[in-house]
Amino acid sequence: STTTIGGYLATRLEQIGIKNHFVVPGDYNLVLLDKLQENPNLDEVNCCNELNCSFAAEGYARANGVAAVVVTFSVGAFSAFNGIGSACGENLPVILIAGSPNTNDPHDHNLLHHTIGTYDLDYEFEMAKKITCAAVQVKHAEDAPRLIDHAIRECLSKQKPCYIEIPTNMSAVACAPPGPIEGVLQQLPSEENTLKAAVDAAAELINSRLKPILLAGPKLKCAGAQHAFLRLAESLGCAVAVLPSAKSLFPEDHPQYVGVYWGQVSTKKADAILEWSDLTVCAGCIFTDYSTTGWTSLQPAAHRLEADFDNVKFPNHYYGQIKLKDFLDALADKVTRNDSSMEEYQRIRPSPTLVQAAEPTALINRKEMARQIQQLIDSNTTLFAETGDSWFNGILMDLPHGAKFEAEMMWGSIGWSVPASFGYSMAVPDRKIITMVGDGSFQVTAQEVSLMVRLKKPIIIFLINNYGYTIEVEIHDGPYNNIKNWNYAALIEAFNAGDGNARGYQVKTGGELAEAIEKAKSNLHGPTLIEVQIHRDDCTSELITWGHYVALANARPPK
Ligand SMILES: C/C(NCc1cnc(C)nc1N)=C(/S)[C@H](O)COP(=O)(O)OP(=O)(O)O
Ligand SMILES: [Mg+2]
Repeated sequence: STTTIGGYLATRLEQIGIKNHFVVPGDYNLVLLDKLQENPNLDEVNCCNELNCSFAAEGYARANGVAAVVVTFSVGAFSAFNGIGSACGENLPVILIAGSPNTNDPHDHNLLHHTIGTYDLDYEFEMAKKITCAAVQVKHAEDAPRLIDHAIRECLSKQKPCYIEIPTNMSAVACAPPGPIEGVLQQLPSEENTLKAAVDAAAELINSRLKPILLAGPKLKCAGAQHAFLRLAESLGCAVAVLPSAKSLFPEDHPQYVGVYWGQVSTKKADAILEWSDLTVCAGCIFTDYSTTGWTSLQPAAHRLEADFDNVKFPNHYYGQIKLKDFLDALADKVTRNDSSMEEYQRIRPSPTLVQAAEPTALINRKEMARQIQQLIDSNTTLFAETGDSWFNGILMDLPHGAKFEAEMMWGSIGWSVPASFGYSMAVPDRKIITMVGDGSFQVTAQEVSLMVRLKKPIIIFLINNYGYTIEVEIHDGPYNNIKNWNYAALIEAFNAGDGNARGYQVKTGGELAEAIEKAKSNLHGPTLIEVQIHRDDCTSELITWGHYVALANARPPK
């Protein structure tokens, strides 16, 4: 039997666990969209534009492990490149599928619509190569199975986005049917001699130190190494801190959890205990200017063992071709228990700060808003924190067992959280989702709330209206940080257009906020946007401190 190239791709998407693919149609991808829809186990989800489409797929991949977005040539792909950049920086396997011009056009020397007006139609493919781990153009039917399988295999094994370009006249062309999916899923295992050498050397280093500590990084997730990390933590018995981009990858109710390590803006004195230790075992960590508060909190290499996605390094040692999960699992069986950093932490652990409820009639402020959001988080909640002071409000939240936290701390493209939380909700419909997003970010992707309306997603959106770009104000202020205010709550009615269940509230006091939250809890058939209006400078003290150091890092004179 044979299948079509579009049918082949649809089967592969289904086999790797995709149920929803995110699309914006265009004449270069319509036949392909038909082929995907013909697969009974795939359902397309329309987005308002390709920026939101790529962010929705990125969010879907955070919950589902892999996602696909289908766009049209150039005008679609160029917007989608933003979300693919995010997937690349955030280590998420998102498959970007682009419909492209008819294969005859280059030979016929035709100029085409949706292009930059050149005869060379490979520019998109060339650009995609820069932001994916594999990019293919399916120009001949006999090559289709090999190219599609290659792109998907690389995407899954490297946990990075890939690019598959399918000309409009190829989607319905016959090709060989897909072979067993195992041929696509197969991955290179850890090389066992290297793994053993790495574990022996690392165990010797850790056992030789007086007060080691563990630091969880974001790649624990794409490496599937969270459980192995927990095992290592429990066999070592030491204090465990997480990077801000790894919040919720280690349970915050765990007795060994000591907080988010973010330099001077760490939580629960995690920075003190980490500075006290004489070895930081970093697992899946990514150290950037933002995650080190302008490079002010990077441990010296002599005090760091870095176990990464597929390699381990520490002073005078490097081991490649070993998987993080295997390394942490084997190390858990070799380390000697040493809880000295936990003992010390018990001496310096700060007592929990109980925030008093504000007077219900008092003007709402950030502190009261955060206090009320904290009460909303339960074991089934995923909290999305948009780039902005929402990062800091989010990091400061305490997560009960099972609660999850999503932020885009590498890519940091404002507007991500609205489509991303929508896409995430498509993968895990039973999860409770709370999105904290600033006014500036919301203005970038607001229209995706209409898809939450269409698919009846009861996402609770806290729209923090501080009348501008407050992060930028704290880093470096100027007239450009002031934005035009919207009536955000009224916008929701526009998205309902008479047949939706979304609700929008503007709150000015703590009492009004509490009421709006109660209404949000009972709105199960659509999103609820709660616009919290606070003073322009009413931000976390952490943002002010962090902004100062990041601004210094940005201002370093050229060498
Ligand atoms: C403009 C920008 N960053 C620069 C930027 C510009 N463009 C894109 C796509 N992404 C970016 N991060 C940022 S963080 C704003 O302060 C966000 O404002 P808002 O959403 O209102 O949040 P806060 O007020 O809490 O900062
Ligand atoms: Mg703002």
